[in-house]
Amino acid sequence: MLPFGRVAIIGLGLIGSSVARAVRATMPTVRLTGHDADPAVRDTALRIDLVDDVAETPGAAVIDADLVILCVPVRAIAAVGTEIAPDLPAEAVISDVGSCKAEVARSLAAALPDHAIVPAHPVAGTERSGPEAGFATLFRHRWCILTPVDGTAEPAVERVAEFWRRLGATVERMTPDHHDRVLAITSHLPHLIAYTIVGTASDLEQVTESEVIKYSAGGFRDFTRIAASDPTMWRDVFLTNREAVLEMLGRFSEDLATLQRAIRWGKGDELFDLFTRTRAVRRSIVEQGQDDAAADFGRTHD
Ligand SMILES: NC(=O)C1=CN([C@@H]2O[C@H](COP(=O)(O)OP(=O)(O)OC[C@H]3O[C@@H](n4cnc5c(N)ncnc54)[C@H](O)[C@@H]3O)[C@@H](O)[C@H]2O)C=CC1
Ligand SMILES: O=C(O)C(=O)Cc1ccc(O)cc1
Repeated sequence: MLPFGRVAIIGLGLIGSSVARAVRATMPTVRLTGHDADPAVRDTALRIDLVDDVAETPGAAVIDADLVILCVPVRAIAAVGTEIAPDLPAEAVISDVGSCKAEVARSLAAALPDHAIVPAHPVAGTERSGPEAGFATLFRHRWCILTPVDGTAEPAVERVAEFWRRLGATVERMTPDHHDRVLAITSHLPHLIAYTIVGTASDLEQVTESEVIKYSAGGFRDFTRIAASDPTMWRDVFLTNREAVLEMLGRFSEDLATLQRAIRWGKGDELFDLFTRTRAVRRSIVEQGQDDAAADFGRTHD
């Protein structure tokens, strides 16, 4: 049996539109409604036939939903919760896809105290945004982390888990705080580093007159992809997951200073030992089939 029959998606960008496409592909009988605050996005959603109904207001989108998924930037999630509250059916389950969870879960629970809330984070995405950037296989062979708080009705959690499994994801559960510390180091800090290095190189460009672009090698190009990620989304992630990001940034800065000293004092052994350890990390990821190439292969070839 399908976990949900009437799904409302608020926010029809990369992730919202990917959820819509994946639902259409894997659960075609589900009735899909959608809403986006941006009228141009609503027009695009209509033109590309993303959902069965594009609603003019968030309330109209959720009025007979049994699952509502909030796919908006994290600092907009609680406000949307407040907006939909008067129109939400009592038995509807509320979820989201935000990249950080503790603050979002707290504010969403405050906005909707009488509803089952099952926060989720599909750890899958790209640097692109908007309704036309989404694709149905985005979540296949990817993790989706659920962070329900103690006391959430277990059947609601299990239905959301089954929903994501049907979209192809592997579901894990974590506490919101643990999620935010893990993602701070594995996702948020790497984005911050990419934004920094591309910003520094772009400042240097005035000095070197475009040699930065001309000779950009593979490593720098990879950073530019990440640094092209949506500014609104990432501003919200850093301001919301502030504590965990600052903690990881502190550790990172210390380790960077250690490397700086090793280079200054010619400590080749220290550099060699670190680079050997990090190479082993990469090799173990590849062996577990979790590198992007392997996951992309899985998404396009099975
Ligand atoms: N981009 C990525 O790779 C991933 C993003 N996420 C999370 O997914 C969420 C959405 O991100 P994307 O889809 O990438 O962004 P996006 O920029 O592609 O789409 C967000 C959409 O939300 C709409 N929106 C903003 N405020 C709204 C409001 N108050 N009411 C209704 N619509 C509103 C925007 O108009 C936009 O169309 C974010 O919380 C992000 O942290 C999670 C996993 C991966
Ligand atoms: O594009 C990339 O490399 C990503 O890292 C995508 C991504 C961005 C944010 C998330 O919360 C999860 C995945």
